[in-house]
Amino acid sequence: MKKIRNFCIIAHIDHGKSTLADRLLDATQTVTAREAQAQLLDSMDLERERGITIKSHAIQMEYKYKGEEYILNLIDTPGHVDFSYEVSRSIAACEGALLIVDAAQSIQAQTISNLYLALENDLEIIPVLNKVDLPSANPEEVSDDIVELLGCKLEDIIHASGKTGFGVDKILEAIVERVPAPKGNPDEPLQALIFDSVYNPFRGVEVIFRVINGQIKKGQKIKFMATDHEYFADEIGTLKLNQVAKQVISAGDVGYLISGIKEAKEVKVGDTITDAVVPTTNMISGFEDVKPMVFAGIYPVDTEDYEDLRSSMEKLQLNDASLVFQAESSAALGFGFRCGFLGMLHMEIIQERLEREFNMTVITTVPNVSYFAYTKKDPDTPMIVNNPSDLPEPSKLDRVEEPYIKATIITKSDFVGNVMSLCIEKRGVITNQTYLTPERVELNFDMPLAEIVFDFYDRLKTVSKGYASFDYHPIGMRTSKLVRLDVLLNAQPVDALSALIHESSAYHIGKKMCEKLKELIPRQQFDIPIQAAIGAKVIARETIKALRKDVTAKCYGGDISRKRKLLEKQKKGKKRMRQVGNVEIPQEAFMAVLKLND
Ligand SMILES: Nc1nc2c(ncn2[C@@H]2O[C@H](COP(=O)(O)OP(=O)(O)OP(=O)(O)O)[C@@H](O)[C@H]2O)c(=O)[nH]1
Repeated sequence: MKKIRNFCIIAHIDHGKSTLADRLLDATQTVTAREAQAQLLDSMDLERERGITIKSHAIQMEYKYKGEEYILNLIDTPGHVDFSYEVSRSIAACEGALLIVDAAQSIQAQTISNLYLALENDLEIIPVLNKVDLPSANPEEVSDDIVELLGCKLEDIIHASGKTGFGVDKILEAIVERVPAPKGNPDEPLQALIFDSVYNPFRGVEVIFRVINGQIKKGQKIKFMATDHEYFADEIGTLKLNQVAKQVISAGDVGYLISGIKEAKEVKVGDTITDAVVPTTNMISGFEDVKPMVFAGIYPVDTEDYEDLRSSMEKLQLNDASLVFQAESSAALGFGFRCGFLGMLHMEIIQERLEREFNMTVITTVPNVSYFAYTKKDPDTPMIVNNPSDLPEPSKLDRVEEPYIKATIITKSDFVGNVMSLCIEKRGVITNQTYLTPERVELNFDMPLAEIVFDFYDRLKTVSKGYASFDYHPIGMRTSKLVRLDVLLNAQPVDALSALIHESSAYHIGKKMCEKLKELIPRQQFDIPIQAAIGAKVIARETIKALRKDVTAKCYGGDISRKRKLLEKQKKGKKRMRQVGNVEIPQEAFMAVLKLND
């Protein structure tokens, strides 16, 4: 066990984690030249295309140092806030962390939030100043920032470049020298932490774990403590580039387990594996169920595709346990599903996978968060509202609570004013302001989560000219004065366009919403009034004027084939439209409320 080192890499998004991980694999010859492929750890196509790490992965390297063989288990972590729970579990499986900081960008919001997570878990931190090859790198200043943040010595910081491979040897040496060997006792009852799972359509779910105490043996009867399910360890092994089957994995080491588990949701990241016969009494602490943060309706464009959509979603859920959905029906859109996502990025990924992998064309409705509604009749029991149209009538409603977050924003001092105005406009309350250096400021706000779902990232980027980074953590539910804003098209309410809005901005948003819909809904053969209403009260109105000309009118001389072509083209253009009453609504219109500032 003395020869094992478990470490992870933590960084702000795009500071070069995956690239540096690839260099470590090269340097330890874990990957042969033939297998070498850029960003090896990002194995999903979508990950590679988007250049982000969606799922965490683990890989074992062998490294010879001062004549001794060491096993280095690298646990890669995702960088986006939507997947922060996975970061925290990966961190819990390690003794040390490489803290990567981009030499041009310096410390950013997720550098700090991930660092705090690592420190809470008592990890040894090895600071790495990455991308020193960049012409815009500013190593002296950024090193000072790191010293300030960590309280470390200047010489503790390793200068490196994932691009050129500079500094990689020093990093490997530091891992052996500075990261403590795992503790734990191989003779105690089995206690292993699940920190990841991977879905394989042929072999079922592969569970990735770290043994804290005891041993896991091939064929052993094991139990997952949180779900209370028992399995046999059909195959266990370590993770190199490919899986290497083993007979035993002992305290301190990282491995995979295959036991015929069919669905990703049976395996919970953070759960403890123990022996079914001689179980440990200690569950590894800190297990929590990941809850979806953002909800939206997903509907087939063609109502006939409903069953296909259901089976596609079920298949997606097999390998993505964080996706939740239930059937719902909308007066406007017919049958579809209300889906819960970890965040906006997760929602986009699911939508894209439905289209690419399952060839589905879907309409997604405005995303919203999950509210608690209390009725006058029963003001003590919260009713969970995941769809704005389920909110009780204003006359029956006692109060509504919405989820709040603590937001951390790091920006340059020049933009503090802009960032503050934006956050205040988004109902944020500033709780702290710290100058990290004379130029860089950390701001903390308590804000409603719903305000981040709506166009926050883009606005933040604009007001800070790109010099702001952002991270958040949920801090619970708070009472808010929220009203349901309904939209009527041609006097018919369209439930899929309803949104819960803070009372103070309802008029303003109602007006903008009508204007935006007027822009987005194509003119049709008749006038279409658009109205925004709160309860029975109409607060804004616009009209889409009727189309006067027949589309085929410009076809001179009655050339029938040309006319047919034009009608055909028109039909194709309709693909992403939904007929609601007698009005055709394009997909963009369902997202109108997100784009009010464009
Ligand atoms: N010049 C230079 N560019 C680098 C270096 N390391 C990474 N990059 C580039 O920086 C970008 C981000 O690198 P990644 O390795 O994908 O960053 P990451 O932190 O893994 O990103 P996430 O997985 O999304 O969190 C890519 O375009 C890399 O090519 C470096 O040392 N020097």
